[in-house]
Amino acid sequence: MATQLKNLSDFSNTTIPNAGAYRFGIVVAEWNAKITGALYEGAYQSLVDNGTLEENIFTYSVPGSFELTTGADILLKNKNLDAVICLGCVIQGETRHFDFICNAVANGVSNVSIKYSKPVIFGVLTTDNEQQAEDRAGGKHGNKGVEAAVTAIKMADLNKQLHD
Ligand SMILES: Nc1c(NC[C@H](O)[C@H](O)[C@H](O)CO)[nH]c(=O)[nH]c1=O
Ligand SMILES: CC(=O)[C@@H](O)COP(=O)(O)O
Repeated sequence: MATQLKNLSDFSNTTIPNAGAYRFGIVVAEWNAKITGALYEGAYQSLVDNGTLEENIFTYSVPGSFELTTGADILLKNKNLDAVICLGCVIQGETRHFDFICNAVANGVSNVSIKYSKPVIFGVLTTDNEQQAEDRAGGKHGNKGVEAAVTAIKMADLNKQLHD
């Protein structure tokens, strides 16, 4: 598979805008906390490494990935933010519950982004097993949290360029 051949968080060949002017929300699901914690560390450090002031990063947790949509909505309703990053990890179980959560949060995150005309980033791992999740949360396939942070910076910058 193509995924096996690349680090999904390799941004060495892309230009990342300076994020010094931007304010970011991060909503983190508590389910699979070891994984989501690693995603969060990657996202937070990436924001800071690209110029975000630590006082401009607003972090909140929610019980599970299904609640990420509501968490992003609450943040955008109550705080002046340039983008929100949603971090979660959904691992396939024995039933179709996985499908319903993944579809709900993917669609929900998109809907909240459109509702507020603000970037809401889908930083949610949806994996068959824990190993796949570990590989994408700081393992051999990079860190989806880093990818989500870079995406948030780029989209916040795009929004600012076209808004001004
Ligand atoms: N199984 C996983 C869940 N399940 C919980 C849901 O996200 C939700 O909190 C519950 O259905 C109540 O609304 N959440 C994850 O983030 N990851 C999972 O693997
Ligand atoms: C993916 C999930 O929702 C997790 O709770 C596993 O659920 P189940 O084994 O009941 O499908």
